[in-house]
Amino acid sequence: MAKVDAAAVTLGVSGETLMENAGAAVADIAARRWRDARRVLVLAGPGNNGGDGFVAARRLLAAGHEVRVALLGERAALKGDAAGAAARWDDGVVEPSDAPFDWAELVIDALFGAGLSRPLDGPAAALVMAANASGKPILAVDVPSGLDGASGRAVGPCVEADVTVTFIRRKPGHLLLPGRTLCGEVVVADIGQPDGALSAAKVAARLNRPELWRAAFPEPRIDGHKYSRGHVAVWSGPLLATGASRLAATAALRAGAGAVTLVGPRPALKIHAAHVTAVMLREADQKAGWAPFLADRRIGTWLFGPGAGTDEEACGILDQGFSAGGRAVLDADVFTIFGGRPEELGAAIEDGGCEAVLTPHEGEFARLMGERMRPDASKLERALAASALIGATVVLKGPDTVVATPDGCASIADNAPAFLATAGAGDVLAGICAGLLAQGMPAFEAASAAVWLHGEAAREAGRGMIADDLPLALRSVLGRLDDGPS
Ligand SMILES: NC(=O)C1=CN([C@@H]2O[C@H](COP(=O)(O)OP(=O)(O)OC[C@H]3O[C@@H](n4cnc5c(N)ncnc54)[C@H](O)[C@@H]3O)[C@@H](O)[C@H]2O)[C@@H](O)CC1
Ligand SMILES: [K+]
Repeated sequence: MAKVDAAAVTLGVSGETLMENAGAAVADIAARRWRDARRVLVLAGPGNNGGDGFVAARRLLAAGHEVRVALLGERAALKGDAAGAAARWDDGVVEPSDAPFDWAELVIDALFGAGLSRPLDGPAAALVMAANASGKPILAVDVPSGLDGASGRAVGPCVEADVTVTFIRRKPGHLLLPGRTLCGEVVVADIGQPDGALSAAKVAARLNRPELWRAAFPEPRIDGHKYSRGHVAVWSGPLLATGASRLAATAALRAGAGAVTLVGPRPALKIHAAHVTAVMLREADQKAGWAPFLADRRIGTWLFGPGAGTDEEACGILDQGFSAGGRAVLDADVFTIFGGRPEELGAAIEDGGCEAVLTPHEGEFARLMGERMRPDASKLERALAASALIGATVVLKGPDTVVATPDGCASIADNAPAFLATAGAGDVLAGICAGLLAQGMPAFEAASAAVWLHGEAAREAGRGMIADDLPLALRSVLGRLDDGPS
């Protein structure tokens, strides 16, 4: 954002104007969201975030509110645009220790924004803790103070906001946990930045919404047939572990793959046969495994991992997948098989000429990556680093699922309900992803769409849902996708 701000200035919009617009947006949202709040306490910090606070204070006062400003640091020490904004605040300021929380009906947190450079301590930490303890509604400017907007981390004390007003675009920290829960509702305000200013910055990640991938979403063609809509082969778990692969296979079919086949040993197929109808079954020869089946040229996509096991036989089947090439979704037991050996997983994918999507949750990710990640790396950075290292699209699952590609594209999802964290849900996600890949959707778009659809299907199924409910719930989600803007 510093680059965008600098570009805006070069393009003729001054920092002062940007700050005035930022403060105005804060004042406007404060007045609209808390109509009955007459007494507003602004907590202003030593940088430009504090400058936004002074602008908001002046505007709220002019609109008839009673306003007090508690300033962290010396008024004379303010610099640049913040000094200018403070100079246009005609009233005095109070010491942080005298901040009148009891008096206030609304607290505006303008202590620290993008310039936070270390965990809060001393008077800043005390002020943040007092704000949280006050029980008063808090409107945060840009990010709740104490939150790192790039990572979503709060190492020290952090404001717990009800609403956060940020400028121009969301930052990763508004979406990644715990940041998302500390922000409350996030409102994005334009501050009059010129059009060209945004191109000064590299986009770190995009919010996972249909707009991101809708144009690449497969549309069934009237002259198509089931094989032109893609055929997914799913490796079945053994006799007593068939559920996971069956969930994945069913989900792949619901996601629109033309055909899905569960491949595995006969005893396991007998269990599947009692459950599935549209999903096909194919026995894997004890010696030849599923290699002959994958060699069938109509099978472009295979899925391995859910319930697969980690024994020698499972490893052999996985190797056969790599050798077959094509598009692969790798989940669950793959991350145990390649635990601590991500480079070897990358080599296997590359040697096979596969295009792979990996779908680990945090535990599986840690198992796979071993000690390779910087301990302070954000979830976004970790997913991107793993993706680049392995040469595959990585779906790092959780309430803030990140999809990352080796060339640096990323999406962050925020639509999964808490109750989606349930047994088997991950298998369904892997299946949806395979179903979309089989239809030719590019990996980043397919993975991002799968994550979003999965979250929406859970919302659709509602509380009390189990993984078995998700594939069916996809029907209405997909139906709505057809109605919405493309
Ligand atoms: N032109 C711009 O750059 C614009 C910036 N805007 C606002 O400016 C903010 C960024 O301003 P700044 O870059 O000045 O940064 P901040 O205002 O977030 O904070 C920087 C100040 O805090 C101090 N500081 C950092 N971490 C600290 C800690 N842990 N304990 C104590 N002091 C600490 C720094 O020494 C510096 O004085 C944005 O978040 C946004 O609110 C908006 O006004 C829009 C325009
Ligand atoms: K803030």
